[in-house]
Amino acid sequence: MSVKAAENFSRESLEQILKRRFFYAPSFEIYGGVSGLYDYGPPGCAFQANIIDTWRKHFVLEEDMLEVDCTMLTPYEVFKTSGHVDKFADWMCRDLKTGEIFRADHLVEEVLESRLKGDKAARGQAVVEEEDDDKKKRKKKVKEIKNVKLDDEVVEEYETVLNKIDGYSGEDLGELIKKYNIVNPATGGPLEPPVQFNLMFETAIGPSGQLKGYLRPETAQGQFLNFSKLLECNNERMPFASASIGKSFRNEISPRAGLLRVREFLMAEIEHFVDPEEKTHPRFADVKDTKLSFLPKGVQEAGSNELKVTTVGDAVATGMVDNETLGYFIARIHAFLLKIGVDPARLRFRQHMSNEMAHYASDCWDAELQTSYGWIECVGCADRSAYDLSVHAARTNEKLVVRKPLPEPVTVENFEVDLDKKKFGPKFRKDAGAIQKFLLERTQCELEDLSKELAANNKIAVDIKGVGSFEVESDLIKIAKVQRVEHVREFTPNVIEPSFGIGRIIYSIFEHLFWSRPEDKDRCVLSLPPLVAPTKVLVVPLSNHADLAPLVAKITSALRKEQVPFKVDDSSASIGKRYARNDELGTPFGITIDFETVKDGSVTLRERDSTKQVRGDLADIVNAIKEITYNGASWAEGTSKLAPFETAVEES
Ligand SMILES: Nc1ncnc2c1ncn2[C@@H]1O[C@H](COP(=O)(O)OP(=O)(O)OP(=O)(O)O)[C@@H](O)[C@H]1O
Repeated sequence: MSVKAAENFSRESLEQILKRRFFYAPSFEIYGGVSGLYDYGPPGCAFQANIIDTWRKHFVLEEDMLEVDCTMLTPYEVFKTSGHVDKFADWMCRDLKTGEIFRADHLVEEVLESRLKGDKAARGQAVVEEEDDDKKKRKKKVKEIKNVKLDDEVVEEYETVLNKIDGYSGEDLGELIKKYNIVNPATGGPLEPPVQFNLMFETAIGPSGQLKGYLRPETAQGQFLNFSKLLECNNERMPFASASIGKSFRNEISPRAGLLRVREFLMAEIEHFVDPEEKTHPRFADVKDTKLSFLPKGVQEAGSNELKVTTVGDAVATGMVDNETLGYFIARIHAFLLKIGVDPARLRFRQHMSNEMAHYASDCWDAELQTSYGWIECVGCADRSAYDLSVHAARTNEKLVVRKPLPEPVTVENFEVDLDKKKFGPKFRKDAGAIQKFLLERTQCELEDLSKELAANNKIAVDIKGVGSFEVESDLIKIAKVQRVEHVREFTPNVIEPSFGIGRIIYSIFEHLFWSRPEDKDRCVLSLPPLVAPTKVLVVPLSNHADLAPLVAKITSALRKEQVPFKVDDSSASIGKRYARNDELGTPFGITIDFETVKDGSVTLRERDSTKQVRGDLADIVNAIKEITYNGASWAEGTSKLAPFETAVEES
């Protein structure tokens, strides 16, 4: 299908159509709406369901993943352990006078971008100013946007800051705000230094209010907590992946840009559990020649955004991408995004910079899609190492490990602790359990030190935070090196996590596939791929003549039988108008019923993008639709046995 998007793209007309056709709309609109909350209407719902269906087939089915559906309500302890309670936060700054709150990195970004635009205008260069509803409202009040020419060095400095914007800490942002004299853009008033704001929605579970909980901000934790059961489902075999699709919640400081930053959204996440010593992937050879656009961290840290176009094989071989499994998923994400309509020229994989990446992660790449709002992270793909399973195991004392038989038994020598438990109880009473636990959890290095201390003093000193200080004498404890023959290796798997935000992908696809016909700019088309288009066929009787009605029933029953989603438009509007309405809805095919149909049962099939038509028997037409929609045939392949049809019916 030909796509003429981008060149003459107008966000305003796209947004109008998405609203008019009810792809999605603000929730609680008649109550005034709530920022960052959206409802999907019928075409939006069907589009989302088709994307999810494709995701399941592309990942869960193709890779034998184990899908789980875990609760959104999560107790405090889980997110305390995962680090979300302490660290899942963004930086915000407040205007004390007006009470307005800004997300610090977004504010710096917006102000510097607007100054750069002002500079361009002052230099007489063209500036593209897209208008969305949010922006129009804000712009009325904003004093910041002035056409002021900047020094060349300042322009360069601003561009460097913008390229590194995702990597700044709160302190860095505070300094940038001071350095560039950034104030409340609407009032010119000063701002407080940035402070952290936790993005999780807090709640209480149960009537007592005692059990504190959160609405999950990602689906991942449920998958980690069920690790042992999933490993058992997989017959204890590694590697394997779990997957989950469900709503997540984030109390974003400033929701904006429609579906791109919302407070409740659908995520599809994969946790691929892998042996840390074996991050190769058995199917890497299938994807190694895929050419992708990479934006490596070194390039960004040098203040540039120049892409490196190379194969996934090369990216892994040179160490740019940390390992084969991560490379494999990057290529599979790419294939999935293309399948559902993403424009490959507007997709890049951006590596997290060192100061942006979580401390435990060993590598992280975001699939970013270019939109009129800039490059947007739509899929994160991180190697999270053994972090999640390790912290949950430590907190719960559950062993979240894999036991792998060794090809040859090996002899290992380790320090071991031998406690005389009968004497421990009477000696330490209520503290006995805590002291035993403390001693049994020591690392090999710590045990070596303790064995030396025991040999020298005939006792060891034990300090346990929150419990007390104790002395354990040598009649209660022995620490010595012991040799054992091991037949299995026990390890905590590493996790590679591709994490998809479905709403962001949906909106970006709309932008990538929206265009207007050159002969009439008001005739807009959404070139959604047939596989994911909400409705596949529009059935259009040429007129309301009574002879055509039974044929509509016959055709719709044939489509229903074949489970091809369709809509009938038997309104009195012209054929051209009816097709135009459905071009906006992204419906790829139209079946026209005319008076020839009454005579010989033949119908015409119209293709949305080219408006080409073919004619044939109903059964052949339905077959062509199915081949193109579900089996990946092109229009030419799918309709090769049908006769081309020159229509006298006006398109416009
Ligand atoms: N507020 C949001 N609205 C819509 N989608 C979101 C939102 N936050 C995250 N996502 C989606 O979930 C995916 C995985 O979440 P992740 O935690 O990696 O995002 P993030 O790095 O916090 O995103 P950002 O930096 O843009 O806030 C993202 O790639 C994105 O598609």
